[in-house]
Amino acid sequence: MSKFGTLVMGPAGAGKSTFCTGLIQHLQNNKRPCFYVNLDPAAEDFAFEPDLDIKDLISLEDVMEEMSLGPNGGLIYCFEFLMENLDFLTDPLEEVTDDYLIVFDMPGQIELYTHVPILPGLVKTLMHGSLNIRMCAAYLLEATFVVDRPKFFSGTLSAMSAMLMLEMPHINILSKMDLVKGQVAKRELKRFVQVDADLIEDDPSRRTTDEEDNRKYRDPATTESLMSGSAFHKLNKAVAQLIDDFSMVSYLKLDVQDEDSLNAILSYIDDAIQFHEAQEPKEPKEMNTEE
Ligand SMILES: Nc1nc2c(ncn2[C@@H]2O[C@H](COP(=O)(O)OP(=O)(O)OP(=O)(O)O)[C@@H](O)[C@H]2O)c(=O)[nH]1
Repeated sequence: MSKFGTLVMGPAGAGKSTFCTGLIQHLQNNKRPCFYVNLDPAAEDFAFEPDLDIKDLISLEDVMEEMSLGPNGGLIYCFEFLMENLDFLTDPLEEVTDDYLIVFDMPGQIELYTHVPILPGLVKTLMHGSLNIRMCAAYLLEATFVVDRPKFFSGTLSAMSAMLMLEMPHINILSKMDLVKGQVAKRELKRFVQVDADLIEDDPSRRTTDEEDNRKYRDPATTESLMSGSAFHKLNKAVAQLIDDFSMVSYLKLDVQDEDSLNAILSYIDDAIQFHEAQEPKEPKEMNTEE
């Protein structure tokens, strides 16, 4: 048997800690043991005290003060420090038995999921080192993003960026579903859950027509011509179409107050982990060298 874990990621304020709290409560209600790891060196006020807290190793506040770094530079420093002191993480995790789900609560700085190469190293340690934890990423995006369609697609690209960077089983989650109100919004949501490229095309908030855009784009005299030109709309459309064509991203809906929603997400996490386990390459057979 292997250990199991989920890495809870997403932009700042997406609801990661609230989801971790809901998930832990749900696991407790169902008598499933859980090991809660906080990897956000700036996090405070936990509903459940973490079993392991990066702040016992290093805190963002201290780093910013002592190293005169800003919040983003400070966070990178904290993770580099963690990578140099991996025993802090790996020793307690070695002790966790196979029946536990290990929940990793991650920071919200988006660069961690897009281009800073620290997380892939961390994931490698967790999944492929002696710990051999079977992992699933849970990437949260706020459901309220759906009111701004380019923002939604841009958030979706950040989810894809995490998928590309981490190369691990991955589920995407629309959080804060309780904030999506009204029948129309709920009906529309289907097109975001199974990402539909036409959302960009029939965006009601688009103020200019293509014709107006084209005129502006051809006029080199204004910055606006570049910022709102149809070239950008075409780019948005092409990116949305790419996501749609390859069915690369779909979302699960999360309402932390709703046990069924938590249960469904937990099932997906379990399935993703097991699917990954089933896909693991087998040990290569010994070659017959006699022939
Ligand atoms: N209405 C509503 N609010 C939520 C929900 N989840 C989180 N929030 C609120 O959103 C804010 C951010 O939630 P957190 O859980 O701290 O988000 P986070 O992603 O951990 O934030 P960072 O660690 O700062 O990146 C808080 O004010 C929460 O109360 C939800 O499902 N519904």
